[in-house]
Amino acid sequence: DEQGTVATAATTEDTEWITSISVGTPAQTLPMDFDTGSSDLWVMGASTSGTSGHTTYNANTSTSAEAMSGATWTISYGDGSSSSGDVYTDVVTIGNLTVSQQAVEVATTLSSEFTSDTALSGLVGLAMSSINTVKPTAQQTWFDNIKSNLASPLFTADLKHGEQGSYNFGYIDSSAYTGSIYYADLVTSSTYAGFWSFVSNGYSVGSNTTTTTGSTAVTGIADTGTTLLMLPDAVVAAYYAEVSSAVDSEQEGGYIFSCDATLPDFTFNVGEGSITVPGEYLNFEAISTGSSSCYGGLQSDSGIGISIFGDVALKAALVVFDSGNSRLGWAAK
Ligand SMILES: O=C(CNCCc1c[nH]c2ccccc12)Nc1scc(-c2ccccc2)c1C(=O)NCc1ccccc1
Repeated sequence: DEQGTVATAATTEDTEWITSISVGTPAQTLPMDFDTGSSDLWVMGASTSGTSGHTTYNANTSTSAEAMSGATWTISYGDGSSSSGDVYTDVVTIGNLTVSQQAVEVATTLSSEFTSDTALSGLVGLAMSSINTVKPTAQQTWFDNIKSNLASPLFTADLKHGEQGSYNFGYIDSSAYTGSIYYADLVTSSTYAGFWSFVSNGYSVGSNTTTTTGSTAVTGIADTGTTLLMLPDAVVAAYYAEVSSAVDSEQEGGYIFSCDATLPDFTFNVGEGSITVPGEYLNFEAISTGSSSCYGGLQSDSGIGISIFGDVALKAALVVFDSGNSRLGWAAK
């Protein structure tokens, strides 16, 4: 009945959280982005072009690495980034928890979003194994491989605004949240199959003074790999209606506003409760260095087809990814 915890640290502007894992024998330590919005564990390879400045994985120096002959993978994301390559199995330890034959997907091609992001060596996919991209045989995520050894078949994400957070496996740290954990069952419809998906049946904008509430039901995913909170147009418009300087900028590809604007909180319902994202989390960053216009942390999901509760929302909560009960839990902290 194992349990494990691993620290995670935010990069500048809370764009991503980096967590170290160990791969191979002897252990190679790799800074990775834990991603509950995808299901491939992939790493930059020592011989991959464009990886100068990155820590990379070298299967040739790991005595426990084995090539998975004939296996390949390829993945692309909504920002146009992509990666692809071949597959090994090797020992992967996260926290103090070890999977001995984890599929480790080694990138041989990488788009510029990744070659330019020297903070990370790859991603640890923590969504469902059903959307793993390895062919001819989809591979299990690290969590699915370790799950049966855990005290409870769940993990939690505790991302924090501009400071170190943590991922826990197999247990819920009762000191990591306040009040109750509000649960919502995973959505099983095909669009959301494979993701940590839930329905939020209402929202409100602002704190106790002026609050506008909406009954729009939002079906979205809890996605540590996506930076922003991306919701339906109607919800986003209702939010920025409360920000006098806000405009939906074609040029910037989303809502911008004056950097000195006081932003209202955004509250969304989960199960019997709700989670409030403080207004300050919804000012993502200046549109360019020194600009007095800032880009919103809440943007429209139009064109995606699903809503995404990314890091901007996740860092306001302790989030429980409860595989055993096929549900998602949210608690204030
Ligand atoms: O892929 C993930 C989680 N891994 C991201 C890893 C990653 C992608 N660049 C990275 C760069 C650095 C580190 C990790 C990543 N989530 C999902 S579910 C549906 C979509 C989607 C589908 C179609 C259209 C739009 C979104 C995405 C998506 O593309 N998010 C990223 C994004 C979403 C919007 C805008 C930008 C990025």
